[in-house]
Amino acid sequence: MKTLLSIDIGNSDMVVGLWRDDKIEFIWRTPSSKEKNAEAFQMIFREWLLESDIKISEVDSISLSSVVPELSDTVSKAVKGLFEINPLIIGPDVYHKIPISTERPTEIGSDLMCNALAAYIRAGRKACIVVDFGTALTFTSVNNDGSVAGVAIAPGLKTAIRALTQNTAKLPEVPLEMPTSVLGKNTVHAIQAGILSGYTGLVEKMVQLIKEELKTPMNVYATGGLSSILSPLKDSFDIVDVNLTLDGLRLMNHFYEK
Ligand SMILES: Nc1ncnc2c1ncn2[C@@H]1O[C@H](COP(=O)(O)OP(=O)(O)O)[C@@H](O)[C@H]1O
Ligand SMILES: CC(C)(COP(=O)(O)O)[C@@H](O)C(=O)NCCC(=O)O
Ligand SMILES: [K+]
Repeated sequence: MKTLLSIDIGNSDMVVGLWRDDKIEFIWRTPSSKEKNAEAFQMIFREWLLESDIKISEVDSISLSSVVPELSDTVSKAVKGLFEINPLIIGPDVYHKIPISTERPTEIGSDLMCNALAAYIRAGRKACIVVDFGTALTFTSVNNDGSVAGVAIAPGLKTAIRALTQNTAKLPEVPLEMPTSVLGKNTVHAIQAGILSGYTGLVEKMVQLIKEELKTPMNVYATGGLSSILSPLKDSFDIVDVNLTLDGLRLMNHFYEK
């Protein structure tokens, strides 16, 4: 049995999964705050392991994706020190080992490459789309041959609401709840209608346009912390899996070591 730690540093949270072979056993989450140093991250890892009754020596390998450059070295240093393992840092040096290819390896987020890999394998190496509801709302499309067809990026749900609050005098931050009507009768409902109902349409339209442009059947997968908020979309996705990026990290390690 092999124990792997997969670390996904996103713009909101660092999410860590502990895998035993291909089963995820623990998932931990902490804010991606740039104020934390390596020692602070080590403390967090120690606490997670302690509460889950895992020994440091049980971990065999680590894979790490970061789309927050300020945290990449800090977390890498933290895990090297704590586990005495060199993490596999997901980036262009790894991509030639996996069944996913991309024309601009330095530009695409490593989390999106993890998403693409996990989705492509689940789709039985067929064309697919991953919709990631994170800080950003991203659409990553993969062709039948495993090449990334393209990415679309929009503000994530919380990011869109925050942008409204920050750029207006009178709009409050509202809960991410689907309204029952698009005719808001108060400010909170009006914002919920514009963002949540509006984004439902955005996602449907994007998936439709991608399929029209690529002219091939595509499975559609949803991931990201906010992937279940837009409830009318649940039948639009073949799978909703908040751990898809972590699965991609596990697969990155699998293909790299093969
Ligand atoms: N299990 C969860 N419980 C509560 N909030 C969550 C959970 N997962 C994610 N979120 C929230 O969803 C948002 C997006 O998270 P995530 O997909 O991890 O974004 P990113 O990858 O950009 O860091 C964040 O605001 C996060 O706090
Ligand atoms: C698009 C992203 C901001 C998404 O990050 P997240 O929402 O997961 O925090 C990230 O993948 C990124 O910085 N990408 C680089 C640009 C690109 O992928 O084309
Ligand atoms: K993410």
